[in-house]
Amino acid sequence: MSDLKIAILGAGVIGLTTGLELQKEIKNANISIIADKFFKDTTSYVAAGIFRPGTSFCGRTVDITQKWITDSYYFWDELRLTTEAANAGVTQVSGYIFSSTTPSITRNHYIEKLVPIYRAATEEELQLCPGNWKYGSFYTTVLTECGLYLPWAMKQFAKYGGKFVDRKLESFADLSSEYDLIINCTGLGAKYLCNDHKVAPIRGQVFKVKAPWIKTFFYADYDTYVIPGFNSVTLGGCRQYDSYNLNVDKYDSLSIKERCEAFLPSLKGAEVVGERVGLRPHRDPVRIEKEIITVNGKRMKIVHNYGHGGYGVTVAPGTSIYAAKLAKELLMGNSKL
Ligand SMILES: Cc1cc2nc3c(=O)[nH]c(=O)nc-3n(C[C@H](O)[C@H](O)[C@H](O)COP(=O)(O)OP(=O)(O)OC[C@H]3O[C@@H](n4cnc5c(N)ncnc54)[C@H](O)[C@@H]3O)c2cc1C
Repeated sequence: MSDLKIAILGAGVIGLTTGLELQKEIKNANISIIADKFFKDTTSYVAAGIFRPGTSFCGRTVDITQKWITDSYYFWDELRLTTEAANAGVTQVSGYIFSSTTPSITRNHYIEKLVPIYRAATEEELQLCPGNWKYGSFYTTVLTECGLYLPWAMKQFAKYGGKFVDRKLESFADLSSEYDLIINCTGLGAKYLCNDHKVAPIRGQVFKVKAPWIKTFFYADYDTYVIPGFNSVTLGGCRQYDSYNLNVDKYDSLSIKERCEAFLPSLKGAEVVGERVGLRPHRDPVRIEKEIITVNGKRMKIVHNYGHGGYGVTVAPGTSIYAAKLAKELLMGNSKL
């Protein structure tokens, strides 16, 4: 080990994936992940984990955004083909997106040439579920279940010498003299840590049910979705901008249940194994960039990697690869590297 010290702030899917990428990019550094919430207490744990970048997701340019998405897809798909896939919670899934009103639902310029199958739904397929479905697409993609991926990534990070610190930071000044570089993967926490008013929560709520007969994912109008995972099926959902409510809302529960069961009647009576709420850390554009700040007369090197909104699991690898490269650039010239 060199005496180069790096802190990654955040232990959600972004912080952990950045940790793994940084271990590949910068050998022999002392890397710690510092966070006040781990595993089940993170937003990442709530995600259904489907690889589906929204067409509104964006970085600074279309080209860089497409690169992050492409790198991410290959990262997940390659992991899926290893013997670690089940431990890491990565699998392949296929399914439908239907809409009664929105023709553009059939296209997703980010992934239609990336995933193995992406096509318009046939007339017959539009009749699969009750409802007046006029438009739709069918595609095959990957799914990463964070209930499995987060502990797997923590174990991998520790295996290669990474350390974890349970600590809440009030400001970057808390760390100023301890680390050569900080990577900020604090999601919604960046709103306060960076005083960044572009960051806002988009609240989501889901059911987890036992319904092993559901093998295909479905999306429909009003943020309705049914997504089979490893141990349960996720039923959603909602997108409530600027809501900080982390409690299960009974009216959301009723609405989600009614919409999902109307869409897929076979879900009626499925055993409910949990209800979860998460605040998607939205920022337009997502912030992945270098910054050097001065704190108490000392220069601090920071790479920001936050604001992935509803697509953090999807793009965690690509954005983390990019953040790790920026970290290396910032450390160029550091004699400890
Ligand atoms: C209902 C729902 C469904 C979703 N489904 C999908 C999906 O299917 N596909 C997809 O790609 N995405 C999905 N998402 C989005 C995804 O969950 C997020 O984009 C992702 O979890 C963001 O990860 P993160 O690591 O940035 O944030 P988090 O998981 O919230 O982690 C933030 C970390 O930063 C730490 N932190 C913050 N502030 C501080 C501080 N001051 N001091 C110390 N530590 C701090 C926290 O403790 C935590 O460890 C969904 C989200 C929700 C809510």
